[in-house]
Amino acid sequence: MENIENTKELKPVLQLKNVSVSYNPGTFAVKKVSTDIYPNTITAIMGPSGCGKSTLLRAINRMHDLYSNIKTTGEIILKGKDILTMDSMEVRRLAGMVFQQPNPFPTMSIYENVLAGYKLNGIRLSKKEKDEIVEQSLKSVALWDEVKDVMSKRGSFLSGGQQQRLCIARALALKPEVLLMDEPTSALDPISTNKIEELLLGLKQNFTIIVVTHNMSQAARVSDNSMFMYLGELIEHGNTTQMFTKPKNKRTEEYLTGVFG
Ligand SMILES: Nc1ncnc2c1ncn2[C@@H]1O[C@H](COP(=O)(O)OP(=O)(O)OP(=O)(O)O)[C@@H](O)[C@H]1O
Repeated sequence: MENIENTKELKPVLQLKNVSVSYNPGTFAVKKVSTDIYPNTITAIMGPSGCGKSTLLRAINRMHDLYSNIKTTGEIILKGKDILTMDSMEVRRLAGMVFQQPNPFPTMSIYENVLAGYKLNGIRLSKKEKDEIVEQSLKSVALWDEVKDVMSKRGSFLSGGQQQRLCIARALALKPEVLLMDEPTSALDPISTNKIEELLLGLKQNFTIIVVTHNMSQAARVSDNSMFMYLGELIEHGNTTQMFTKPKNKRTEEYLTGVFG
């Protein structure tokens, strides 16, 4: 893993140590994944359907806790603390999640959607603090100018691409250490996709981003590092340009050249 892009400091923001996830006893969707993620980088997780990408991403913010049959083992160290032993609300604040389908809360206004994480965490804010967080979060996803005059409208009033930017703003409002994105553009048209990709490149100045994608050209366009998974295992993790031009593992090469997918 010596070629992982590490843009600012040497200390990883997130460390996965022997992380395994099983949905049923004796079978593992993610098998002993160990790796480091560095701050202010974008990491793409790639691999064929069913290889465990989403399962791994969901383990990082403890979404599997919601189901008693799912077992996660190993260590997931975020900013020095094991998230598997942290308060789950705290984990979800530190590791924000954006899904494939934009999912603003349908009964909330645009303004309330941005602040939803604070409400769920029971964090009280003054009107001034709320206004500042909403403005800053919406500006960081380039949505402020489009919605500032319709803030009390419901999130569902927006286009699909705008809704996805609202969902990113909602995650960023909590100032997470890591932003986890599960195929965030696969439900969007090319223009909205392009907007989100541009956004990610700007957001990495302040955040660390991990994005699951089936779209190899998207991985090549936006990511610093790429992880290639196969049958639950992390096969290769390295600098994206290097992986795309000189993959170290034969399976990675076969996937990238379309032998399977
Ligand atoms: N809720 C679940 N219950 C049981 N098995 C599951 C569940 N979710 C996923 N799996 C299984 O775990 C494995 C990994 O699935 P996962 O969705 O993480 O893969 P993926 O690489 O993200 O796939 P895709 O690219 O198709 O989204 C697959 O064998 C899948 O069938």
